[in-house]
Amino acid sequence: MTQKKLAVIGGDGIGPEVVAEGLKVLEAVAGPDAFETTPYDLGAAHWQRTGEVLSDETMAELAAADVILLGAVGAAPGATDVPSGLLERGLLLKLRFAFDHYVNLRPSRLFPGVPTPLADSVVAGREVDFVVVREGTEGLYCGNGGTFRGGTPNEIGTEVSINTAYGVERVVRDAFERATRRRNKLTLVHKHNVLVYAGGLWRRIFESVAAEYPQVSTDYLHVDAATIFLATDPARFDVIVTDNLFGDILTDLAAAVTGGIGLAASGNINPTGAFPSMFEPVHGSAPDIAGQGVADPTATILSVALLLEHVGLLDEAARVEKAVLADISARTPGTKRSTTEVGDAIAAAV
Ligand SMILES: NC(=O)C1=CN([C@@H]2O[C@H](COP(=O)(O)OP(=O)(O)OC[C@H]3O[C@@H](n4cnc5c(N)ncnc54)[C@H](O)[C@@H]3O)[C@@H](O)[C@H]2O)C=CC1
Ligand SMILES: CC(C)CC(=O)C(=O)O
Ligand SMILES: [Mg+2]
Repeated sequence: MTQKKLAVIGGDGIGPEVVAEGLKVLEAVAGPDAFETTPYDLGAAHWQRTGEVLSDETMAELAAADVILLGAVGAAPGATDVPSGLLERGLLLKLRFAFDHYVNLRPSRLFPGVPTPLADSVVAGREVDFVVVREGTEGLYCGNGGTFRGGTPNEIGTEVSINTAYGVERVVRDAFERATRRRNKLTLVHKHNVLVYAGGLWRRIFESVAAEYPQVSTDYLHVDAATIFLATDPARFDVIVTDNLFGDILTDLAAAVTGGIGLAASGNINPTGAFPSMFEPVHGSAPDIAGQGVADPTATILSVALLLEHVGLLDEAARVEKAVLADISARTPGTKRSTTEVGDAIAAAV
């Protein structure tokens, strides 16, 4: 296989810590020459030093990569030295939008032996293994809003969700295709009882595409009810398709019920291949544990497995998954291992 160009953005907080372990496993499984790795120093510290979040020049370099691995960006939720949203919007969402990552793929699987808050009766004898296909380029994350009458008692803040027929149809089609490669079940999650315009568009497109996939059984849940079933009957799900914000929220919940946010992987995919896809853990920069060497790198390592699969290294991807599964099953509840210990163990096992 020809060498792939891999751009690496560690980012903020635990981002660089978990990415280091992801790269360790990548090299262990694929060898030192499979990827030409270029690190990019981006995030809060870079902005503080240079006043720049993401230059056009860096953007052009990233666009020329085959694939991107990202840790996380963003400051502590209460921080005042970095404006809220500066890095999330100016870096992370900029990459997702510019590289047209319209499929934000977030698999969730309850691995054997993993502690879960789910009741025994919910999981006993049932497999929890589903994937959320979250729309990644539209919805409420477009930045379509503003503040009016700022500084007055009558201030108004707006944030308008953008949903295009083009954008909804392509992600819904992707979800149907994925369902056919899995257990042929697809659930649309929205809130069309209240968000009648956006929800109505999603529903109509979903129903019209469904007619082309008679083998896929479909259902619909309002997002509030979906949270109930994620906690009480997650085994009912195979593929879920939903919008950008609902998908963001549902996948943190999905992570929490399937072993925790430290295990949740994701891919921001541009299925056309016109731009590099980007792989990252679902979690953020976790400022509360940054610098302590205790972050779980498993989510990043599983994101590396998704990356390998994306570039066609299927055997390597399967080996990473298998090594993670073995590592997770061998974990003793209550025993803590450092970030590097987990990375070392998985790298040794691949
Ligand atoms: N993709 C990205 O770059 C994302 C960035 N963020 C940003 O990250 C910052 C922190 O956001 P939060 O809302 O606190 O979410 P978060 O996901 O960073 O942390 C939530 C909780 O999960 C824990 N946690 C997260 N990853 C972990 C891991 N690998 N191992 C063990 N524990 C882990 C944290 O310690 C914290 O208690 C914010 O600036 C936010 O905007 C948040 C989500 C995604
Ligand atoms: C930080 C946000 C832009 C996104 C987020 O929380 C996510 O993609 O999971
Ligand atoms: Mg999130």
